[in-house]
Amino acid sequence: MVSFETFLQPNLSVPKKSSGMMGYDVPEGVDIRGRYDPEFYKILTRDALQFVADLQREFRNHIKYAMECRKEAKVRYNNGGLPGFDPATKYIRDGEWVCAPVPQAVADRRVEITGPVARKMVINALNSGAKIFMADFEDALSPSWENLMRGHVNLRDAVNGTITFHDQARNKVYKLNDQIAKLFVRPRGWHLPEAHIFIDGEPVTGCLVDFGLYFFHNYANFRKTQGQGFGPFFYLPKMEHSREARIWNNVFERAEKWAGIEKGSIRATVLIETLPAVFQMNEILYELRDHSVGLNCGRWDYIFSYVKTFQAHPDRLLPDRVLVGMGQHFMRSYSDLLIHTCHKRGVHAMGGMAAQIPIRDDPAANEVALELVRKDKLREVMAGHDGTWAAHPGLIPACMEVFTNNMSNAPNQIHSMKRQDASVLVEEDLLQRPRGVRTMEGLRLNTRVGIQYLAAWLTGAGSVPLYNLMEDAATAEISRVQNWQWLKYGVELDGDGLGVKVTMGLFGRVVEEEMARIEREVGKEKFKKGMYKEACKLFTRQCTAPVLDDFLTLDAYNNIVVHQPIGFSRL
Ligand SMILES: CC(=O)SCCNC(=O)CCNC(=O)[C@H](O)C(C)(C)COP(=O)(O)OP(=O)(O)OC[C@H]1O[C@@H](n2cnc3c(N)ncnc32)[C@H](O)[C@@H]1OP(=O)(O)O
Ligand SMILES: O=CC(=O)O
Ligand SMILES: [Mg+2]
Repeated sequence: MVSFETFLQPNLSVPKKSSGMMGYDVPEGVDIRGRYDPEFYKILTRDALQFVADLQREFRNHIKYAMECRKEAKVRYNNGGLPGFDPATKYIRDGEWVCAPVPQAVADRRVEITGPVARKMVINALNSGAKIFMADFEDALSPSWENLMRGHVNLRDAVNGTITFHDQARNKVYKLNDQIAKLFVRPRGWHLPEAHIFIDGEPVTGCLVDFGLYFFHNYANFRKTQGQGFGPFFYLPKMEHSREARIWNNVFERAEKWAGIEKGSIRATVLIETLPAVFQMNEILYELRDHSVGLNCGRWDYIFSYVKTFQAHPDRLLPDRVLVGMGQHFMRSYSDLLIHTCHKRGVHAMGGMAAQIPIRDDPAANEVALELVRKDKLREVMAGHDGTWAAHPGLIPACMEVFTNNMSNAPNQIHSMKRQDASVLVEEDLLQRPRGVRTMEGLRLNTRVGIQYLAAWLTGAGSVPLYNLMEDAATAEISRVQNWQWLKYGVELDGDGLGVKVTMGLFGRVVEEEMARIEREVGKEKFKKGMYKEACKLFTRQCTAPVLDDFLTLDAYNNIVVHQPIGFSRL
């Protein structure tokens, strides 16, 4: 029987090219519901789709199980439990194993630029002078069908070396320099579906599409031109447990076998950006020991995860977002233990992202921002990190200088900075409550940043400059969950000295006033044309939900799914 939903969302995939109709040539059980485009057709080939479908079929139950385990862990934390080291895997933490040697091609990772997979950004990032470019399908990308598919076209052309871009307005042509950064690709997290591709009647797992299509089209060229026989290289986000790393390891082995390349060719750096994962760093490296090139301090998602993990612990509320920096004991402990763990296992310990970006129209403010970045990078290199992230090409020289001047001409500090002192860090260090005050301005800033970020995301921009800082999905999550937490527990804004409590009434007024401020700041015309009202509705709903949503972007995703020829999918 044909369901009403099917009637609303016609399945447009045309299985046979020979039918003469325009459509994708899909293998059995695969259904493309995204727009047809001749360029996308070259990415969504029958063989590439078969490769993705095989991955989905082999791993979907493992992924579902891992997501169920996340839910179980959440129930434990919500019942008062704390994350901690697992006694069952003590033998891994205490063992004397190391990861496979780091390939020469990625030994030096002093500065890595990150950015979405938009065409001009890809060229600029590869030309930026950074050692690595992390091309992002995750925090920095709004995963619309257009963004994703164009992203794959862009990466294919980048790996081929043929990528160009003509900026018509400025009559400027972009192309690759002779010397370019090495490419890493960050697929989405395990939790996100890709609703434009169905396999056996279900939306496929988003990260298997991101990984699968990129690997399928690029592994051979990449290994020849960039990886010196290794690769492709990946960043893996938002994992909570080593069982999730084991799935990635199995995906890599499956892909290597399919391609007929040696086990250990693919390499990946895992972001430690959830609180539960900090207790699993050895275990994660162990699972990926043939494929690892280190761990990275994904500080923004980590802060988000601290709130999420402790959503039912009113004794662990965050102070203002701007006060939760790397100087907080729990954050410093996380970075120190990550460095110790990585270097003990012979791989890179990467630093994270300072949110400052260049401020073009105010040289004094620009210098202050640059100084903050330098300070953050100095802390990282002195602590023992082997490299760091930059959000903008304008920050690369400063970051490079700090790392180069403090690493004694070596490509990394893996063997020189063991940080044995960090081996004594215990659970209390990693969970210590952040210190600081809560203010009305903190509540206001969360609200206007959260709404403006979502408004951009809904119109296709996954990373944006707001108030001279880089904002992306991870930083916006902090704004959302912090508002939710303050509302849920009716916290007192103790930094203002007025004893004001956060209530629904207060929040409602703040939302109205901040919307008015946004309108003044962006101008009436842009405000009317933009998605600010929709963003406000979504953000407000999430901040006031009785039960905290796991991810801002899961809910928001329903608004950017466009099935052909019309209509929206609701998952
Ligand atoms: C928490 C995390 O996950 S962090 C990692 C994910 N987040 C990111 O990757 C954010 C990356 N950064 C960005 O997206 C951008 O820098 C933004 C949105 C913050 C600011 O971008 P813009 O407003 O375009 O910056 P601005 O106007 O100063 O850009 C100047 C030039 O630098 C380029 N540029 C800026 N950032 C980048 C970047 N990350 N990569 C490549 N090029 C960049 C712009 O394309 C522009 O190029 P052009 O002069 O040829 O036109
Ligand atoms: O992905 C990085 C983060 O800080 O989050
Ligand atoms: Mg992140």
